[in-house]
Amino acid sequence: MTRFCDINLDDYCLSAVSGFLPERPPVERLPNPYYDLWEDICCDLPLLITSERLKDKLESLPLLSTALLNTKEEWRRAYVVLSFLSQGYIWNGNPPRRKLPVAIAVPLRKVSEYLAIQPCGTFAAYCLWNIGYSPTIGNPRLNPDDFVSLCKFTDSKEEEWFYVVSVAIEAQGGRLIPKMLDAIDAVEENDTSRVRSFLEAFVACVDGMIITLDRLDENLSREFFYHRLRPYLRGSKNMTKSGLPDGVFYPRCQCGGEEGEWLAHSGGSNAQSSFIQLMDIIMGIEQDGDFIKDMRNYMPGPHREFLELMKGASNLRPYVLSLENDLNVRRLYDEAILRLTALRDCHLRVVARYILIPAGKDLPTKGGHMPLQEPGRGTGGTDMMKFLRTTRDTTKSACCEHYKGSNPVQAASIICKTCGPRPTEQTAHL
Ligand code: HEM
Ligand SMILES: N[C@@H](CC(=O)c1ccccc1NC=O)C(=O)O
Repeated sequence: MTRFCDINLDDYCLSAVSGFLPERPPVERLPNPYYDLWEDICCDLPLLITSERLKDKLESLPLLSTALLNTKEEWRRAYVVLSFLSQGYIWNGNPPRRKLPVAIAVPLRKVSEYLAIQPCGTFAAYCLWNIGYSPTIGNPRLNPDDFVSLCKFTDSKEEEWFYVVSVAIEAQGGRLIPKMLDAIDAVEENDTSRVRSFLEAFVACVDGMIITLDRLDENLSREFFYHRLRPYLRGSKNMTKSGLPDGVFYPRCQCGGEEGEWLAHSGGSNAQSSFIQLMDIIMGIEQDGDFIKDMRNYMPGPHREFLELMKGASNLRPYVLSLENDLNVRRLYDEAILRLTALRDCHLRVVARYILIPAGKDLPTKGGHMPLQEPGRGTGGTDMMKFLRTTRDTTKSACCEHYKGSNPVQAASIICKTCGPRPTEQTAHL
């Protein structure tokens, strides 16, 4: 019988220490000077964007080969750089630019094919592979301050904070992966004490994630997020009203003709975080609809394969349901489910604060961007509040017992600035 804890995580580009984040620090600059042309533009991206000179720079860029990329880390770095340049090129114009320069489109598609990921701005491009590890801080790196972001659209600490908060959440989750694998084995072996210890670790992990999510406002204002950064995170799918009715054209040759493809992609989103989807899979929560599944196509190929493997292996929920008389395990499982519900509840409030409130104010858009004409849509393209409420409610309904009217945040007794104070009667009703 396969023991899941014996899986070689490396086969899935995963680490027992950092999860879906790379264990070794990402390449901060492609070492071969041949790629200086890309790197120099990326380094100057904030200035080229504010001075509106990015277009000319990229349209006169020669087409470089990907043949001189060596390690996996170099391919990832190339992907990050080209994703930022493509997003900058498209959205640093009003209306947005509908055709990518060949010198971006061709290598971006090559590196994306190599990494089995979509050729656009993704969670991997902005977060997973766009981080620097401070050499003074060893593993585990779990706080936003333990990371820096490498590429940025603006010269602002606020943009960096937006990325590193997600990265820290991902890092905290990563450490749970070996325990998740052990829990699958523990269920096979009917070892309830190991199952309980996994569920306790899960609860503690999600508590930490909520506290970190709640730190977004330490260094990120809603005006900056909504008006300065978010326009560059947009996708090209269902964006007719924002000026991209057919998506974006990726030319295949320098002839300037019609050879190439129109491609439409969802924008970057944390829905593309493999760890968050993994939590649902391990807990046996089935999110409805195609969006979450489609987001797997925006993850790096090996991570997507790992999720598929875990989907086939997920056994915790039927096991807990079968333990009809083991109230200890059942309540602990429910506590874990309610923590995940609380995470999604806090996230809903983040979305209200960073999108709904600024969208409601009639502020002039800085930088002359075309306003998003559908303020209710996320960069991923969802009808966001409806979608996010559904994922939260589906999570909560996975509880074994019924908690009538209980507020998941209170049930989870989280100290959360957005969601209110810690209740006095912690989890007494569970
Ligand atoms: C300013 C910060 C953030 C905003 C405005 C925001 C907004 C959104 C929106 C609008 C969606 C809907 C999908 C789409 O159409 O794009 C979404 C999805 C999602 N976001 Fe965020 N998000 C933020 C930060 C985060 C962070 C730090 C996390 C990390 C836990 C996160 C986790 C998720 C998840 C997991 C989903 C998928 C839905 C689900 O699984 O429930 N978001 N986000
Ligand atoms: N879906 C979000 C954006 C978002 O969540 C996101 C976009 C790019 C990289 C990371 C993201 N998520 C959280 O850090 C929005 O609609 O603004």
